[in-house]
Amino acid sequence: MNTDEVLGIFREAGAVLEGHFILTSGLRSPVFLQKARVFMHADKTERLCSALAEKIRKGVPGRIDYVVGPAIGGLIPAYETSRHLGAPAIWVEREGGEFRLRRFEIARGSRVVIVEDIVTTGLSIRETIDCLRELGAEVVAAACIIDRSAGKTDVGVPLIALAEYEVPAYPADRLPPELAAIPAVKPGSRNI
Ligand SMILES: O=P(O)(O)OC[C@H]1O[C@H](OP(=O)(O)OP(=O)(O)O)[C@H](O)[C@@H]1O
Ligand SMILES: O=C(O)c1cc(=O)[nH]c(=O)[nH]1
Ligand SMILES: [Mg+2]
Repeated sequence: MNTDEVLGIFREAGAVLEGHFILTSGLRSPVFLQKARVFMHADKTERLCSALAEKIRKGVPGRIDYVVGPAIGGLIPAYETSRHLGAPAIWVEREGGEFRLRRFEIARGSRVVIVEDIVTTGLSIRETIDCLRELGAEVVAAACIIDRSAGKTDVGVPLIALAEYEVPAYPADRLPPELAAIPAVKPGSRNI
């Protein structure tokens, strides 16, 4: 599946929003990919995640013990991708602001692949890697449906993106005037 097909699915679902958005990194953007509007459709989610699983299989030699989704956005794509990889899906969720594997135990040395929805700065993936490494897991790769950095983000492990789509994002104190003129909204769950 190529980038146009992935973006086509997002557009068809009404998931490409325009306005003034506060991203999880604190950056501001005129575009927000509201993945929940895609993941509400099982058929669209299956098409995306089966293609992502195929890309992961090609890029990750050897065993995958767990697929890990960072909640909330990573929950559904990690679950659906895990189905196609034949490995169980677990998740990290925030407790006091930090990602933790609250509901599961994994053996040290477990080989895990992180599956995210969207990557902008890679901050959420790096936080997930820190949490998993503290538990002794080996993060063999990270994957996402759309990489908004278009390959510029370095998360310290191979990042397998189903699509790369570069979208502008600005520090809050360096907004272009057209963005500053629109009230900002924060759709994600960090700090809630
Ligand atoms: O690469 P980054 O700069 O970390 O941005 C991408 C992250 O932002 C979103 O999560 P968010 O924290 O907004 O909450 P959500 O998962 O509940 O949507 C998205 O699900 C990714 O996890
Ligand atoms: O960077 C983010 O927080 C982000 C961007 C985006 O387009 N979609 C999303 O869910 N999060
Ligand atoms: Mg998220």
